[in-house]
Amino acid sequence: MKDVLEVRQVSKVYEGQRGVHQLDFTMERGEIVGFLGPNGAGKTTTMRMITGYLHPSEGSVLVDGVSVHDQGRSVRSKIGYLPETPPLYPDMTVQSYLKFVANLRDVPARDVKLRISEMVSRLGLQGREKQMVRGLSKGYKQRLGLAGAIIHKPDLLVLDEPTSGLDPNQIIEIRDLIRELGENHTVLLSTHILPEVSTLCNRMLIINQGRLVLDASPQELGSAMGDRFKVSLEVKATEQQLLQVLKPWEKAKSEVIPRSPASSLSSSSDGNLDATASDLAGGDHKAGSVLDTADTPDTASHVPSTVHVRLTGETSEDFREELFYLLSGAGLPILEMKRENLSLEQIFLKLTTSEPVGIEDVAEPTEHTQRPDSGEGSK
Ligand SMILES: Nc1ncnc2c1ncn2[C@@H]1O[C@H](COP(=O)(O)OP(=O)(O)OP(=O)(O)O)[C@@H](O)[C@H]1O
Repeated sequence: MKDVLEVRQVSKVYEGQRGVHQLDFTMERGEIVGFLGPNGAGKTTTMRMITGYLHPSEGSVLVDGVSVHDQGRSVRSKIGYLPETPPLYPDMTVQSYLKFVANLRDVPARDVKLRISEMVSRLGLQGREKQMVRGLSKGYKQRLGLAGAIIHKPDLLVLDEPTSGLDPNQIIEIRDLIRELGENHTVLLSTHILPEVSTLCNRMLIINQGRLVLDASPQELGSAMGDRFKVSLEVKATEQQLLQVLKPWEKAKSEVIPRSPASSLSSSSDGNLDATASDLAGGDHKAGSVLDTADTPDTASHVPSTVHVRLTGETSEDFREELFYLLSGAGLPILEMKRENLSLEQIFLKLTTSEPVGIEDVAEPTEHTQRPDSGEGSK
């Protein structure tokens, strides 16, 4: 599929200060890409270069194969941009503002009326057409800003922190709108709200100190970070029963999670069981020291107890379904299964809390971008 956006080795240096450094990525039609980074990372600088408001110091930006900076106006008609603070005129009405933007964006005169009514209904602005912009709530101003950004039917929509400063209800409404817009547009959106990326985007870019440090889909995050797939689970079984099933399974290594000291004190009174289970478990399994007998006060009666284990996969591949069938086939009910991989928050912190990079590094080759396929180099 043809790329809607190509950002090719783009750098921006502001008077001796780094804006961004050798960014290189593409976006395919229909993608909603989240653009993340701490304050000052370079998100706005990048978005302003993509939308043609700022010239790169090096590199090029192409939209539908055409250079944003060489072909200026004609390419800008393919782009919709909602800056962090939408450029609204307080003394205009909703309708006059949309008419103004439609003219500015070269919407053919015969289409303007229809296009405005489309925008009003699509963005939920019905009944407010005659209202002054200054009287709109922040959420409605954002809707109007979005209407202005898409009134000329752009291929690419660039949204700079579209939910910033909104209350939780407005955030939900604007996210729903963005999701809908994503059905017909390619969307790049910057945000500081990490769960927003998980719920809205099918890909995320993380930028730190002007450099791209991650380019991955939510599903690829684990492998991009070299994170093996991990789950913890509670199974209704004895340690011995469980490890007999898990030991021959090659997908993951298992480790029995020791019970808390308080509960292990009570179960350690029957210490023989522990030794037996660990012996049976065999060398490959780092079995914990204590058999969980929380559900079996009378251990001598051999009523199945519960065991907590942590499984670490050989790769980042999700093995939960296979594990479910493995244990259910062995008649061992899973009482709880919890994924233990790095959260997006943890990944974000890991990638963005490195040592500062000095201005002298600006001229050096780009740092490696974490990619799930190669583990290095941006897309
Ligand atoms: N006009 C400018 N002149 C000089 N330096 C600038 C200018 N605009 C941005 N910068 C610098 O470029 C770097 C990137 O800034 P940018 O605003 O792109 O970051 P950001 O990721 O959008 O930050 P935030 O999340 O705070 O909006 C920062 O160090 C910033 O100080």
